[in-house]
Amino acid sequence: MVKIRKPFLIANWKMHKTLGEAESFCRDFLPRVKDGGRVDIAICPPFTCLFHVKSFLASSPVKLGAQNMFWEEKGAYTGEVSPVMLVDAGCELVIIGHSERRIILGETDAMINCKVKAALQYGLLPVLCVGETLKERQEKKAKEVVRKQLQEALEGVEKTENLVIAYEPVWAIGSGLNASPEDAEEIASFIRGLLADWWDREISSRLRILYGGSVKPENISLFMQKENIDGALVGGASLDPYSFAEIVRLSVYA
Ligand SMILES: O=C[C@H](O)COP(=O)(O)O
Repeated sequence: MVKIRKPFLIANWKMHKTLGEAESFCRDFLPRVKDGGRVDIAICPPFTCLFHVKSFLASSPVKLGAQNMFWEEKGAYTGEVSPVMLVDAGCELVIIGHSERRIILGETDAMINCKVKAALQYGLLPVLCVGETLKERQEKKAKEVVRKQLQEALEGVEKTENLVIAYEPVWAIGSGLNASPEDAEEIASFIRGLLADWWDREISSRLRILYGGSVKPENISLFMQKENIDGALVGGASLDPYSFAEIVRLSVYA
């Protein structure tokens, strides 16, 4: 199958890696992904490693991303990091609305909406995460949940191609239990349909929709073979440079 959309593989390191560990990853990983022509790759380290990792990416096709941000430019927001600071550190993208932030840190759809708007305003590519819990899936509410999350996150957002959606069923994250490629494709196709209805079919057909949840070298090809899945947001398996490089390689040839 020939897809018009370029695969996008994003490493989300979550709260892992010191400066030394990040450096060691870059030294092992970057020589393995020199050809950036056929795939987009990004690494999202913790805030403390952003600037250091950027110094290794200078001559590589790999983009730098952050895992979160606040929506204001500056001010009395102790502990927060602004979009301007992320751009200053060399970021091109930012993960927004990850389920760990929604569930553990109480992030709401309204906050996520502010973050999506701020990312777009400051020239960062938002990687908007949506996905249902196990209970919601068992109650057959997955589509309803994803629709609500998307609708509220995109409230008042002008139609744009500068957006990536990551479908991450909560029960598949870090559990070793990935969604079946068929289930992931069903939701990815549903998301594309919603965006076609809300914005337009042309833009929707160009937006990249990623799958996330226990992606590893053993299963990436199965997801990439699906029509509406354009890449992956990878947690655990992105911590190892060889494993993430293999995921990148296999995503191109699926
Ligand atoms: O952001 C990444 C996702 O939460 C997936 O994490 P995981 O690959 O460890 O399941």
